[in-house]
Amino acid sequence: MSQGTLFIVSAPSGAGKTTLVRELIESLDGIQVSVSHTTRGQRRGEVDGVNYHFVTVDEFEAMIARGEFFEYARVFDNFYGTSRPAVEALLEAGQDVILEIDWQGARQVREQMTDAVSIFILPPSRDELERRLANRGTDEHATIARRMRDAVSEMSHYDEYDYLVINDDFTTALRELQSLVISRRLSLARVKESHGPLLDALLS
Ligand SMILES: Nc1nc2c(ncn2[C@@H]2O[C@H](COP(=O)(O)OP(=O)(O)O)[C@@H](O)[C@H]2O)c(=O)[nH]1
Ligand SMILES: Nc1ncnc2c1ncn2[C@@H]1O[C@H](COP(=O)(O)OP(=O)(O)O)[C@@H](O)[C@H]1O
Repeated sequence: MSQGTLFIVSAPSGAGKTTLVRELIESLDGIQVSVSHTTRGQRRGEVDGVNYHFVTVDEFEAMIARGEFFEYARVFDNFYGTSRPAVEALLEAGQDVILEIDWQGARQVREQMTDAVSIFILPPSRDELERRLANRGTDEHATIARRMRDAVSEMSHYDEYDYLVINDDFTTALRELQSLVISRRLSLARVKESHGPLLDALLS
């Protein structure tokens, strides 16, 4: 079986990354999102083990010490990290895997996996980003102000990514993400891996 592809998706908080990725994995077979570990508090409606694995700082540091993270970073005063064994198992099972991580994590992943595909999602404007953060209704006013400041620094890294998707109209952005996943699956290397016998038979 061929290895899955690793997709890195980054965006400033509120750009719509989580909503887009959720729809993307519902709309295509063979693709999953990696569930990160975080020391951030659980938001209303979030489920432990589904949205994140919520852990204490002590537990997170123990995982760092045991070398269990593929990448990790401090974002908005909290730690976030991707479990190495979980991601490797999915890729080896032939699943495409999405990492929803920040630019610091993206750098660490690119260093270890040069064929990862990285995508940056941008909002159509700063005003719209702030509206989306406020409308989501999950964060305090002060948290939103902090996230708006940090959004600009996150967005300043867009040119380290392979692809840019502007999430203005949701359906258009979703279609663009689907196209990126599908075009990767149709690349010469992937089709040779997944359809070797068919290619041999055609030429025999
Ligand atoms: N490096 C890294 N960043 C992560 C990980 N999980 C989430 N993040 C990033 O942490 C930031 C904050 O995420 P979150 O608290 O869920 O807020 P939200 O983006 O506003 O929904 C986002 O930029 C995420 O991309 C991870 O496992 N590793
Ligand atoms: N294209 C869009 N147009 C309008 N609202 C959107 C769009 N995409 C996402 N949203 C909304 O914006 C808010 C933030 O989206 P979310 O997925 O939580 O962002 P992120 O994970 O990037 O922080 C949510 O309320 C979501 O429903």
